[in-house]
Amino acid sequence: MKLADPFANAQYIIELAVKASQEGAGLCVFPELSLTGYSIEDLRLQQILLETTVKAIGKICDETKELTSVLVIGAPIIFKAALYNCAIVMHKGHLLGIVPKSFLPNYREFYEARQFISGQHISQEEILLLGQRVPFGVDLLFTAIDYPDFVMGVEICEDLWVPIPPSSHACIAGATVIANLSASNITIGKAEKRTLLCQAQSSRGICAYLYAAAGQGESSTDVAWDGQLSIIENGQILAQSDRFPEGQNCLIADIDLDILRQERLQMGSFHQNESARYRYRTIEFTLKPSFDTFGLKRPLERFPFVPSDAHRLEQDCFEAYMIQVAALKQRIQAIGAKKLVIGISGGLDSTQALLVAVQVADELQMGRDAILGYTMPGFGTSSETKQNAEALMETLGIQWECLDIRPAAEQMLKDMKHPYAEGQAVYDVTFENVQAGLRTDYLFRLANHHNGIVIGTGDLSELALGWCTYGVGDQMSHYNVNGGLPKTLIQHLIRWVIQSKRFSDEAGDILQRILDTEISPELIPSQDSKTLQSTEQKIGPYALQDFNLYYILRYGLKPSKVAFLSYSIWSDIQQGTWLEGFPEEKKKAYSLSEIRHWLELFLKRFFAFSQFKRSAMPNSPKVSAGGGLSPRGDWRAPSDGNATIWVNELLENVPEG
Ligand SMILES: Nc1ncnc2c1ncn2[C@@H]1O[C@H](COP(=O)(O)OP(=O)(O)OC[C@H]2O[C@@H]([n+]3cccc(C(=O)O)c3)[C@H](O)[C@@H]2O)[C@@H](O)[C@H]1O
Ligand SMILES: Nc1ncnc2c1ncn2[C@@H]1O[C@H](COP(=O)(O)OP(=O)(O)OP(=O)(O)O)[C@@H](O)[C@H]1O
Ligand SMILES: NC(=O)CC[C@H](N)C(=O)O
Repeated sequence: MKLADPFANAQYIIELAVKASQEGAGLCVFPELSLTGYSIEDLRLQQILLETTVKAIGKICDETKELTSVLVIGAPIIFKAALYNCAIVMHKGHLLGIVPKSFLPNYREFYEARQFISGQHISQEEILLLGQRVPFGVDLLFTAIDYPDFVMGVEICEDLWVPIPPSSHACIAGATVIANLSASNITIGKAEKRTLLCQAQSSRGICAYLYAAAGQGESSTDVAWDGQLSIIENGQILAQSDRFPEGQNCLIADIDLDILRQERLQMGSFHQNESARYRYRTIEFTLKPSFDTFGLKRPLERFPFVPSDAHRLEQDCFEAYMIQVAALKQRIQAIGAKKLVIGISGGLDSTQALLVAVQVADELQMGRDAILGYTMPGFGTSSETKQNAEALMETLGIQWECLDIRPAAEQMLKDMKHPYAEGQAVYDVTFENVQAGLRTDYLFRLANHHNGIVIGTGDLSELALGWCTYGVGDQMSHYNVNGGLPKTLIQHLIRWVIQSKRFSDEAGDILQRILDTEISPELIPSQDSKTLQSTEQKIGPYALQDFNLYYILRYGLKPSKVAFLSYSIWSDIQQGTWLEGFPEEKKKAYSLSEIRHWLELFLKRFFAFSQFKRSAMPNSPKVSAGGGLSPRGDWRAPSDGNATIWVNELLENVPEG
């Protein structure tokens, strides 16, 4: 940027606009007064500067006719003999509208009211500029008719710093994207405050917030500039530039307008917050991009329920664990239960439930012998999981027993005249559910017997897929501590418990062995003490199924979009960031056909099959902002639904491979 030299700045703007357009940008936002420089003070009132500025706007229009991007640049503009600090919105050579700044800083190092007039009351006006009649005012929204979710509002620097920024009204009126042209000199700590404001405004407005602050070239007369650029979506930082950069700086990120729309659809209170501030004018344009796709330019989590940022993850793990503990504590205290009864399999879910129960027993000073753990080997139980279960219970100091369910199961199968009882190797769903059912039967009767409650272990991923045995089975309990936790988070929570050394080193070793064991219900007999039944081979990798669950439950996205996002992060092991400490040998990539196949299975199980199991699920605390599946909470749906439109949409729009 060059002070008071509009043509030089027009040239910089054109170069950056071309570059951003080539990278697929649909919108380019430049800093406040980017055509003249912000820090020129009284030079703003010089006639030649103002006339040259208008000509420079004309030059930009002429030289950006072929670009896809909407451009928003800053310039001083005269309207009815008063000077306004404005954002000029242009597209393909046309001036779409001009928005004046509402709130002029005139305190401490700022003196804007010396040259500018506030535009906060200007609406329904037009201005003649470069032979065009251009809408002028703070009542303008810019909508792409070919991308109707792209509705842009504009504000200028200080506008964001007041109690009710103009963008609050714009968002309520429909803006999904807010451009902020800023010239914010830097003082220590200020960058953090700007980010905080942008994050808060984008969260409240459920919008994308594009913040572009002036940098190199602005005057050093008693202040300095850092050129902060931020792209924030509903509170999440999508991209943030280096500060104090050398030369021109450019920041690009994809905004997900689907996610913003879905979020607003869900949050009815957003729409209750009516605003009669302006009668907004909608300026329509056709974006008509000259390109197809440039791939995805936004951060994407492989495990959306498990953040890759180490600090966030630490906090999430602590909160998840404490939510489970707090919920179970409340239930125990309220009903005065004396014992906690749990079936311990040596698998992940019952391990997590046991860790929570131990914490509760400790906090309530019940003594660990208030926890009654039962390991109940059946026909498919491997010696490894049984040993892990027993060792875990022993080292945690709970009261435990081994209760062999095979004689009872054999009796039941015989009474039922099941072919297995006649010596046939028939391992069907009845054979499986007899075992799951008997375990639950024992646990409930033991709870009666010992004045306790049965702690449920089924997790959110299993609830999504209906991967549990209904009623007389692991679907039922007196209180389920895991119903809000997806499998990928449980896996990480156990890793976190090991790392944070909450329990003894010996417990840590056992937990590690449990983590390393293949996930299996172990209901079918194994030939060589090695388990034959792999859950993930049957219902898909939990990594993919939790990804699918997150975008379908939390955002209600279309299957093809979920597949696209999944492919964007899961197709290549090098993409994105893996969780810190994630085992190398478990890092996997999935092909498009695998992603499509497992998503199809997810859709069928989630929409058509499993709701009846959720409709009758026991109480369980919601844990993740990613959503819960309680029929009394986040997810209400018919128990006799079907998956037709979801499956068709997937199969029609996602190629097989
Ligand atoms: N909409 C609906 N409303 C009312 N009832 C409905 C129904 N849809 C099916 N049903 C009935 O429900 C029954 C089927 O459901 P259900 O009895 O639960 O049985 P089902 O879902 O068919 O089988 C349970 C599956 O879960 C697996 N499992 C069980 C336990 C633990 C784990 C684990 O790894 O954690 C896995 C097990 O391997 C098995 O494949 C049938 O009798 C069917 O007729
Ligand atoms: N051998 C077993 N002994 C005691 N309880 C069991 C046994 N097998 C299953 N259960 C009970 O049934 C629940 C569901 O069994 P399942 O094997 O599906 O889960 P898990 O082993 O705890 O965890 P995961 O599903 O992650 O392997 C368990 O959480 C546990 O409470
Ligand atoms: N140009 C402006 O409006 C600057 C004022 C604003 N409070 C800032 O320092 O970022």
